[in-house]
Amino acid sequence: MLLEINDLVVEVNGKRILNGVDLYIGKGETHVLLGPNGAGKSTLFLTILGFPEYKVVRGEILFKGKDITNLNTTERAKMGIGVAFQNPPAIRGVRLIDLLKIESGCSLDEKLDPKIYRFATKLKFNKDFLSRDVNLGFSGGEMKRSEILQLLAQNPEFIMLDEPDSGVDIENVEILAEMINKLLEKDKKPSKRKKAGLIITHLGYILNFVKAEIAHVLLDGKIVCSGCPDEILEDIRKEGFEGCKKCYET
Ligand SMILES: Nc1ncnc2c1ncn2[C@@H]1O[C@H](COP(=O)(O)OP(=O)(O)OP(=O)(O)O)[C@@H](O)[C@H]1O
Repeated sequence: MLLEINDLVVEVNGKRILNGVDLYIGKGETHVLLGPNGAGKSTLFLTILGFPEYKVVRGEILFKGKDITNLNTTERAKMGIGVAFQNPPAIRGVRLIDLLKIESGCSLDEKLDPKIYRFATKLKFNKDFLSRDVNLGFSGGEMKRSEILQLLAQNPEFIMLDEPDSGVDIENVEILAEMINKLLEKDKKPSKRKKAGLIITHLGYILNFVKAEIAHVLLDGKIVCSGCPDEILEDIRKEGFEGCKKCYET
């Protein structure tokens, strides 16, 4: 198992947000996290990343068999956990190219790996763009592509994507999806893949391009249903999350 979460209870500012989450993700798997606004999806991501304001009051998170519940975010990132944020912050004074160098493990006076330049070109970024401050004045689509480029530079084993397709036009979704498939090693046979992913999506559009094996529905901080993404999405489209709630309660 690459990621194992047992009975995770999390509070933010004294408010309970996650209420006993169990989640198991093996190498080669891509999982989807569905749930209404405010269910706790981003909270789960930020807790897996180890953001200090997300207090684990019960349960544990294991990554590659090691208990990481008390590790800080840098240690977790070094172990191979990466994320593309829904709304990443602008970082004035830090150029994207320098962040990419750090994320790919080289020093600022070294040249950026030509492979990362090739990924940047694929994602429609030129050298001038890479010299801009991170996310400062980036369009919504540029921000999403920049997040994926940073993940390609970091090359993590476990990849979390928070709504990678929201606000992205069709042409750019296809480019993003191609790079996400690369990150998740979808070109390899499942048994040969070393990576895994967890994708938050509201409408499931990205799943037309990035195949996922399992979807989970998070309601009020608890996973209430897991199964085939297409089937679960179809039910949600028909009956909304109210349908999930009723199904769970009966
Ligand atoms: N730092 C914080 N301080 C206070 N409340 C917070 C904080 N972070 C999250 N919350 C609350 O936790 C709840 C879950 O938020 P979260 O962002 O995890 O939901 P979500 O499922 O990702 O929602 P969405 O689909 O709208 O992005 C919300 O009620 C939110 O206001």
